[in-house]
Amino acid sequence: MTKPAYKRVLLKLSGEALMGDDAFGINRATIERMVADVAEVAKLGVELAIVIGGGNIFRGVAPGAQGMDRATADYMGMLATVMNSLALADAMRQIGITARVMSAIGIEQVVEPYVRPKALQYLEEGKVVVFAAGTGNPFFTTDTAAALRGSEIGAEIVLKATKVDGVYSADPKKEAGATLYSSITFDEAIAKHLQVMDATAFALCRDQKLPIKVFSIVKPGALKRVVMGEDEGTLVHV
Ligand SMILES: Nc1ncnc2c1ncn2[C@@H]1O[C@H](COP(=O)(O)OP(=O)(O)OP(=O)(O)O)[C@@H](O)[C@H]1O
Ligand SMILES: O=c1ccn([C@@H]2O[C@H](COP(=O)(O)O)[C@@H](O)[C@H]2O)c(=O)[nH]1
Repeated sequence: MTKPAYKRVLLKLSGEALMGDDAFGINRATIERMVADVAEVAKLGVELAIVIGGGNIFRGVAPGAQGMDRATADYMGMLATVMNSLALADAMRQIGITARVMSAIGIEQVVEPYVRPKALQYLEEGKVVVFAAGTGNPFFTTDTAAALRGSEIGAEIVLKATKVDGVYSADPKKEAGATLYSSITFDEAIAKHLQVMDATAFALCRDQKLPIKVFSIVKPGALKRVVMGEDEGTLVHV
């Protein structure tokens, strides 16, 4: 059997995609399907760390946060990612995958704190590690958390699993004529202000020479194809 292309990856899962067709929150069938995709890859022996977004619950920059102190709203967003992380780990447990949630903000009665050597130990033991609460700092996003944790754990690639199937010349949800890149450099993505990920995340990955693959979490089997090194999504590289 062909081997996976990577030994250790950082998977960034879209929080917004967790809603499925609902207007808000976590859609049961959707999380079960996402977790089945994750399990398929974990069973290949790939060491898997996950960062999940919070857009299905709260974002500091959402219209619903207007009038709030930005840092307070961002802390609410980080707490939203803790809820998603707990739901994800629980869904994994139900299908026999051992996962550990580690939080960047202290809420020890709920989840253990992020301690890098411990995270590395879990990965070496074959457990899936879910990094909750983003970077632990306001004014950032979970994309930046994915770039940061990916760099810290020595991941070979950041896999951004989102609602679109790659990086386009413009937001494909707004511009019908937008074209899909099969690959693009970090500098080009930043210079063209492509909003699929924030510039901080792109810049950190560029500086650490950590490539990113952007692909659809909605497309069946896409995660496995990416991990097997098959042609899928867009590669963002130095
Ligand atoms: N040039 C572009 N190419 C592809 N997608 C783009 C582009 N510009 C904007 N987008 C939008 O970026 C979105 C993905 O980024 P976003 O950070 O909003 O979502 P996410 O990471 O999937 O969700 P969450 O923050 O909840 O985890 C896509 O759904 C797409 O509509
Ligand atoms: O490091 C971080 C990560 C996240 N936030 C806040 O959480 C929400 C949800 O994260 P998304 O990446 O948008 O899914 C984000 O909008 C921020 O408000 C943060 O402050 N710091």
